[in-house]
Amino acid sequence: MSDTLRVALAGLGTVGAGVIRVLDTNRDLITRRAGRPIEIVAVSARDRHKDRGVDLSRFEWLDDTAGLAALDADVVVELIGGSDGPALSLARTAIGRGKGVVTANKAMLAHHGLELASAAEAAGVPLKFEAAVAGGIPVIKGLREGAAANAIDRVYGILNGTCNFILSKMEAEGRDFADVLAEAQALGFAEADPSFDIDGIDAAHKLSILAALAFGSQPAFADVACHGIREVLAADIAEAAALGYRIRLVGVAEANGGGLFQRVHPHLVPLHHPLAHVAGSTNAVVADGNFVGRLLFQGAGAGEGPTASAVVADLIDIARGEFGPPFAMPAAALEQRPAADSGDRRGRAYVRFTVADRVGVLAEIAAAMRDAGVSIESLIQRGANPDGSVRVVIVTHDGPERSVAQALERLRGSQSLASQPLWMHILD
Ligand SMILES: NC(=O)C1=CN([C@@H]2O[C@H](COP(=O)(O)OP(=O)(O)OC[C@H]3O[C@@H](n4cnc5c(N)ncnc54)[C@H](O)[C@@H]3O)[C@@H](O)[C@H]2O)C=CC1
Ligand SMILES: N[C@@H](CC=O)C(=O)O
Ligand code: NA
Repeated sequence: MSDTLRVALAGLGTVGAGVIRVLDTNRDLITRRAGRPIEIVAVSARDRHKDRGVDLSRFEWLDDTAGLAALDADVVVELIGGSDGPALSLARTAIGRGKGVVTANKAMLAHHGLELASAAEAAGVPLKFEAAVAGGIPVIKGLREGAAANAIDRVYGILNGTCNFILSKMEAEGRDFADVLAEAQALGFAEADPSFDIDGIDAAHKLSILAALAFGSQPAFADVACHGIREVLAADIAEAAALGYRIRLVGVAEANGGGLFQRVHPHLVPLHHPLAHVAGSTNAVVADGNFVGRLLFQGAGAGEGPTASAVVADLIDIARGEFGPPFAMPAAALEQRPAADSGDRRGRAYVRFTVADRVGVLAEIAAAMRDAGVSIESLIQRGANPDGSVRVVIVTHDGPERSVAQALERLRGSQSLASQPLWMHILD
């Protein structure tokens, strides 16, 4: 082990610049904890001349990010983003050349985590990604190390800071979706393409990584059923509040027999549940272990400082020589599990319809529910919207999800519906 851990850094945006600031600010403490200095030796990004508020003159600059893998460095830190392209080729090449990789790139890990983990294990180098899930919260470490003795049957939580920021601002200030999204982007939470956040894809990337760690399964992003928050209206937030709930985008992964159920969806969270009180860009993850019981990890899920803190924590582990199989067990031991059918799950549901204000509409909805065997707990009809349509909210009793799906399928295309119904699950 050389005296200094030499780091090549790709990407100098929110997180990359943050890593330089963390290493500069806490240099002495980090050196003592790591047992040796951690030094950035070279950096690369798109724009050499952009002011990032950090002094880059002390580092070698490479215009071509790919060149970082060829330098005399121990670790490449990939903070470019994107599931494929330059991020993936840099990670592959760095591992191929015997260098460790630290990344915050959940998209790359969700799509290529198995391949990269296998390659890193074969090369005997670290692949670490604490920043990729729930930013600064040590949830990867928590599941991979702290909970390693436990069988986990469910892991779930709030995994996207941008969506949580938007939902909690809409809730507190009654503001519009688009207005709040712009604020989240300005704060550096949002992905380069914010549709990854608001359509639930970013949370799905993270959920697939958590599921792999929790269940010893291969990351299976394609099996995550994913629905974001675009259709959630301020009116739904108010309706949920009146019923005693808050709306949160929740990712849930559950072992189901030999299969694995994974879903990201807006949920109604009861006020007594800790997730209902997670506001702003905060994330929270709950894992149920068979010996440790319920674990709750909560903290800043996005933004410069928290995310950079997680990247540097990985570097400190590497400097100490502490690393093992990236997904907690050898990649070859990770099981390939079939996706479990959501229709087999039970639960309560909130379904909001926007309907034409005319005779027989309520009867049509109620008949579709009755015929599919859905038991209705409450039905609320609100007065006419400015366009003359009416909002109808149904809360169901506990029952199979298949039945709600059948009722909505039966109503599909009905002239009575002014738009697609919004179905949200109620977290138990
Ligand atoms: N911003 C956040 O709160 C969090 C971000 N992440 C992840 O961290 C990674 C970086 O995110 P941010 O710093 O927010 O992104 P950013 O957009 O602020 O910065 C990206 C950096 O990569 C550089 N870059 C992009 N494409 C490049 C290319 N083809 N060649 C060379 N350089 C290139 C850009 O010049 C920029 O310096 C992403 O994978 C993101 O998903 C993870 C957790 C939280
Ligand atoms: N865009 C992400 C950033 C962190 O992973 C989010 O909003 O959570
Ligand atoms: Na984390």
